[in-house]
Amino acid sequence: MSGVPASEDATPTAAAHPVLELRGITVRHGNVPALNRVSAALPGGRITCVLGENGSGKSTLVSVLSGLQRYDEGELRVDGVPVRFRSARQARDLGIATVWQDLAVAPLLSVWRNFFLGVEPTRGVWPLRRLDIAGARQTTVRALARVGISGLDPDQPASSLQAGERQSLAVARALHFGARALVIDEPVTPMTVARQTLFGQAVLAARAQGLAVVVVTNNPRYAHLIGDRFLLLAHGQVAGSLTRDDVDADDLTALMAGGEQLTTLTDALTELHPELGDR
Ligand SMILES: Nc1ncnc2c1ncn2[C@@H]1O[C@H](COP(=O)(O)OP(=O)(O)OP(=O)(O)O)[C@@H](O)[C@H]1O
Repeated sequence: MSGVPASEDATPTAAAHPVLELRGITVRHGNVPALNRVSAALPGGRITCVLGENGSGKSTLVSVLSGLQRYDEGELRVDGVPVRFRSARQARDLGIATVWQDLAVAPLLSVWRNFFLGVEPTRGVWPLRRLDIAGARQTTVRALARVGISGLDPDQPASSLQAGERQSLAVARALHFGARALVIDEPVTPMTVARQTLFGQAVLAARAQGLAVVVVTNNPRYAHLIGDRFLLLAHGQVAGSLTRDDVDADDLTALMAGGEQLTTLTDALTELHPELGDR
């Protein structure tokens, strides 16, 4: 897998508006803000990695982008147009595809059936309309090839897919059905280097197609390998917004490690001196 990002000039969508934009998004759970006035532009043809330690708000950000989480303040824009999702379906219909951490497939169904789940292609006219199985198989194989997976039998059960392959299947699906943004919550299942490479290929394929790719991770080395831009979250706030030109992998690692140390220090101090937490 190549870790070299496309040059800035190669942006397929150097449009006036980023594909996705957060403006001052705040999400509160009771009095505690999970996200606190978060602003970020997520442009097409770029991989933006969202980094932050546990509890920094990464999952909440994914939920906002995918239409699952309402926000209390702020604005979400798609192509510069303010939107207010009331369901995950609305986000999907606007071309925002999410690859969840614990991505589910229907295990007993074949790979191609999973690919087309809910959108099965048909041939002929009702009442003669029937599932175009040969076409569906062929499309699945082609779509998988686009994200770097070859030699997979479309008839094999989805349960036989490994971590990484499932995620790649989800990316292939998003590309095939015309997604414009891809939001990926880093898989929790440990992947072998080979699977990670495979999934990385799928992510790079999505960038090459001009999608705005958002990868949520707490692995700064992996982020630096694939990312063009880095959004650092700490305590629900943007702690840094950097590009590949600003930082190397060591800088990112140090920033993350620094964040963890700072949190440990903050927690220890506020336990001893509760008044510090009110400032
Ligand atoms: N439904 C909820 N009710 C109350 N508090 C919540 C809820 N969801 C999240 N939080 C809190 O909001 C903050 C941000 O959580 P979030 O899950 O977005 O962080 P994260 O960076 O994704 O963490 P992790 O890496 O552990 O998943 C945390 O302090 C968390 O405890």
